[in-house]
Amino acid sequence: MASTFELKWGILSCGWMATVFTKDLVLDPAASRDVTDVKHTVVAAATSSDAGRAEKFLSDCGVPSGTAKAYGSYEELVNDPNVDIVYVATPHSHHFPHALLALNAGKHVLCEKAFTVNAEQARILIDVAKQKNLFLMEAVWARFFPLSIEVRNLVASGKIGDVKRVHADLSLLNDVETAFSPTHRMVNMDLAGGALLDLGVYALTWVFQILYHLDEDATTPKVLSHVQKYAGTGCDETTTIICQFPRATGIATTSIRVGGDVDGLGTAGPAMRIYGTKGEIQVAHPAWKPLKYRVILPQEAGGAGEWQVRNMPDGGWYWEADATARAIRDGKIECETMPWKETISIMEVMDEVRRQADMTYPAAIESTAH
Ligand SMILES: NC(=O)C1=CN([C@@H]2O[C@H](COP(=O)(O)OP(=O)(O)OC[C@H]3O[C@@H](n4cnc5c(N)ncnc54)[C@H](OP(=O)(O)O)[C@@H]3O)[C@@H](O)[C@H]2O)C=CC1
Ligand SMILES: O=C1OC[C@@H](O)[C@H](O)[C@H]1O
Repeated sequence: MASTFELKWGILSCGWMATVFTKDLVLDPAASRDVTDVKHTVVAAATSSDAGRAEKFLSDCGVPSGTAKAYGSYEELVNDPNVDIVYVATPHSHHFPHALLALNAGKHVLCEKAFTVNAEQARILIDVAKQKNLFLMEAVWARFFPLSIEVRNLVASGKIGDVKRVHADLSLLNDVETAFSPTHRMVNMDLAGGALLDLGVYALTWVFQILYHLDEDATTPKVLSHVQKYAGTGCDETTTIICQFPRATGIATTSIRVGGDVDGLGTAGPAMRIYGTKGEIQVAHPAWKPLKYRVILPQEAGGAGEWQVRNMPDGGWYWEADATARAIRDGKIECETMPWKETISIMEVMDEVRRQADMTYPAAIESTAH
């Protein structure tokens, strides 16, 4: 029987996202998802300043007592010789310095979305990973779901003909003024807040994982965009992006003010629509974790298919963790499901949207000094 590859994780920061990701890491891969070739061990976690909070985090996440170190600084975490890979789960504004810290300490890195604040920061991280021969990936979990793979395969099979247009939305109904204090990471410009980097990146993911792959020598699409700003902080609130690829058009929309699924029942219809010359694929809201899709063909070719439901127990972040482990096991420093070129291209699109809207983040977080 083939051996199981073990990947030892260090968790950098102990907030909401770090918690749900770590809870997925401690699940038994065989029992939770029938995976036996890789497994994950959480060997350390750190908060920025309080080892006691890291200790509580480990316990809350179900990491067996005494099996992981708790640190009160990120420096200690990245220098722990037992850690193979560092998972970065701080706000977008801090991904660049924290991923760099881990790479410079010789650790592989899985870094939350949005990968960085701007494309130049992404290029620098990738250059460092290449120089040091270390794995580096943007943690876009939505790409790794079985549902996403099925949809990409259906498109590649020609089932809906040549794809000419993709419309993808991730919009969440909020009374922004009361939902988020001005310091909250969703709206705080010091933390690269706003719809674009937090939610828009998912809409762009659906556009890109279909349209960027229609051409072998894909480059960043031309962009036409419009941004409505949140008066409270100046971040983007409702943003529309038209991406012009050589043979197709992507329309990505996002909002933290209006909703794409207002009643939570799907009444609004699918959040993602992939339009081909022979049919359409619809994928249900939310773009970050859709649980069903269907194919619609003309009546004479079969009409509308049943919704294909792909429920995901627990979080579902384990799929990207498994892909990370397999890549590292196989000596790869880049994962083909979330290639560096595509991360940079999506960052370039978001840079261009901000340029067109005259929207910059504070210089301290746009910085590329390293
Ligand atoms: N893939 C997914 O499904 C999701 C991804 N995310 C991504 O995860 C990241 C973190 O999101 P989330 O967990 O909600 O964020 P939190 O607001 O919970 O913050 C995460 C951690 O970042 C550190 N932090 C918080 N505020 C600041 C600050 N002002 N300055 C410096 N560090 C700070 C803290 O680290 P410490 O504990 O060390 O003090 C905190 O625990 C974001 O990039 C987000 O886009 C978020 C939700 C879902
Ligand atoms: O990635 C995310 O998915 C869930 C959202 O609530 C969150 O804001 C975002 O960061």
